[in-house]
Amino acid sequence: MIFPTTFVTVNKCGKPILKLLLQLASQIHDQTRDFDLIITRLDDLIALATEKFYAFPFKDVPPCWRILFREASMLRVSLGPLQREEILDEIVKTIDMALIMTGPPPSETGQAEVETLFNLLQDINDARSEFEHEERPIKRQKLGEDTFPGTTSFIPPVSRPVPRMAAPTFDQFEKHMQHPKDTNLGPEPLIITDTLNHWPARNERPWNKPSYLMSKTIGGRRLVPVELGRSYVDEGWGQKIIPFRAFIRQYVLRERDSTGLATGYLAQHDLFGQVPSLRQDIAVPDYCYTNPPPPHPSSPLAEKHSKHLQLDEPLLNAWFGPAGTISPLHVDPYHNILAQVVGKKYVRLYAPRESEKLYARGIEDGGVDMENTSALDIGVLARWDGSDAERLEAHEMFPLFKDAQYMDCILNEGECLYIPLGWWHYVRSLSVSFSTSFWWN
Ligand SMILES: O=C(O)CCC(=O)C(=O)O
Ligand SMILES: [Fe+2]
Repeated sequence: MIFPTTFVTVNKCGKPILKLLLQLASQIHDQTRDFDLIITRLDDLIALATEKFYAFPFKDVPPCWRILFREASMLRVSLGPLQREEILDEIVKTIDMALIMTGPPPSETGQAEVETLFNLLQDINDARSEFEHEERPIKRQKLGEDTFPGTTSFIPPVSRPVPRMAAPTFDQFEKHMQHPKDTNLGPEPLIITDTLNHWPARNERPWNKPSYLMSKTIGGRRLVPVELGRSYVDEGWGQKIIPFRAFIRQYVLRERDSTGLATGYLAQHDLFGQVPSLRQDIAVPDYCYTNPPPPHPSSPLAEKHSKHLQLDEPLLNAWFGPAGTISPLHVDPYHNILAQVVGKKYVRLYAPRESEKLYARGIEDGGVDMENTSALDIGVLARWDGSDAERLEAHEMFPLFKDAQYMDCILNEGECLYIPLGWWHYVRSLSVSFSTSFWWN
């Protein structure tokens, strides 16, 4: 079904395009339709919309082309017989591409339709796996028992540890935020232990098993956006959208044929909006419903934050990747509970009042706003990465950095880190790692 708001938007692509879309939509249920011709025409529309994704920076792609892409893709999948393997691949790919490029359908009915369709595809996949299970029991059993390798990479020393507290109550946590030790500093970071023990993701729905994650993503067919390269500020950094199965095999498990591949990181992605069954494996910590104090005045994002970006509900993101992923030093306009579900990470944190010494990037070539990201490479400055020459050069370029005070920690599996709004953070995974962040304000 096509909604009236869709007409209005798609009309901006041009009347003939809207007319063609409506014609195709009406022919779908017509028994005498020319199946191949409808498919060809829908593919034409999808190709036309796809061109626009390359013609503009992603955020500037006009809504009419995004909506055209989504509607044509949805019609395209509603035509397919769902039983054949390659068709299953193709359908999942088409809808996921539309979801990732254009966001979830705007109406609740639209969202419910997409969810029903994915549930159906999941059932078809599960029925097939059952059959394969009878055919090839050994292989399946082996996969089911595997967990991600526990190997860790180099572990940076911790010099100014973030304090730990075991499962504080809501009131204790609110007190930590509202009444900091140093009132000039505002709330400080805190590691919260023992609150994730009952999450299904750490028990009967284990995120540390590749086979479990595959089973929830239609056999690993669901598409995910992956950041490629050491860190998003490095040259040659890029992004691609690939099936979850390929991401796990090539970038997380680094199975054969993966040598030479860059580090891949499924970073800051609303995986739980996209795959609701994974959302059921976790819970928003109660701490995200406490009332935070107003932002610290020296926070670069304080002003921005107080005017815009008010959230009604916590914002969830998935961060999943191998050892060695790096999120460069940056600051977010939210308070954050970063929950470590699988593996461990090193995190270094700088208070808002250190901002002057951290060299925010500002607006870069091409108008990209990098105000929330530091020009510093903590790995190089701390001697963990790069050469001595690079480190000396960095210290020369950023002379104030040596006086910046920080806190740091190893965030272990099952722990949460509270990152107060305005605190700069650098995050480095030390093993295969799956974290979820909960941003709120
Ligand atoms: O875990 C990471 O790599 C970065 C997490 C982060 O920056 C955040 O949750 O705001
Ligand atoms: Fe962040």
